[in-house]
Amino acid sequence: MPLTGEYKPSTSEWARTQAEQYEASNGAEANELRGVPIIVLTSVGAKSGGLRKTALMRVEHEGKYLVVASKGGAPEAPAWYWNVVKHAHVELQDGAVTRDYMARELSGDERALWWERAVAVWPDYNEYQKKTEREIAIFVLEPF
Ligand SMILES: C[C@H](OP(=O)(O)OC[C@@H](O)[C@@H](O)[C@@H](O)Cn1c2nc(=O)[nH]c(=O)c-2cc2ccc(O)cc21)C(=O)N[C@@H](CCC(=O)N[C@@H](CCC(=O)O)C(=O)O)C(=O)O
Repeated sequence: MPLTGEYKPSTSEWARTQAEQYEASNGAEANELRGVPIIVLTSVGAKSGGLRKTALMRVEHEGKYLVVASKGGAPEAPAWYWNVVKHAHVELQDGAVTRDYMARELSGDERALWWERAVAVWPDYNEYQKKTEREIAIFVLEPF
């Protein structure tokens, strides 16, 4: 059941452009960051209720995805983090395929396992974690 609602573009020009170009090209363009594949997450705004589209690194394992609320190691979590906390039903576009997922925030051993998978794709996540006091939140997205 696809998400419904009004699309609300990001205020970040860089991120908005990448998400919109990726979506418009069915994942054929704007689909990498420094040669590493990305995906686009659609979440429901925690305050606005609008649809937010966010480009994120592609971390996938056996049909499940991981999204990492790193925001480059900024002190505060990205806004989309609060969306996913409030509305676990998200959509993820990987290339030309968009599917529904339920997001679940990870902790403990499961978090450690998935964190390693994320760092294997994008080693900078370790650098981001060193830059901030907050433990960078990660969610596993499971198809339903
Ligand atoms: C710029 C800001 O975006 P943000 O949700 O804070 O997310 C910041 C970044 O994570 C986001 O720009 C990512 O796309 C950056 N980014 C990555 N960010 C990551 O955190 N992790 C990644 O792996 C990642 C990879 C990546 C790859 C390519 C690329 O182009 C960008 C990448 C934004 O859009 N703010 C909106 C509000 C967004 C929002 O969702 N608001 C909610 C309220 C949220 C709340 O309750 O606070 C609502 O609509 O109700 C605004 O200012 O209007």
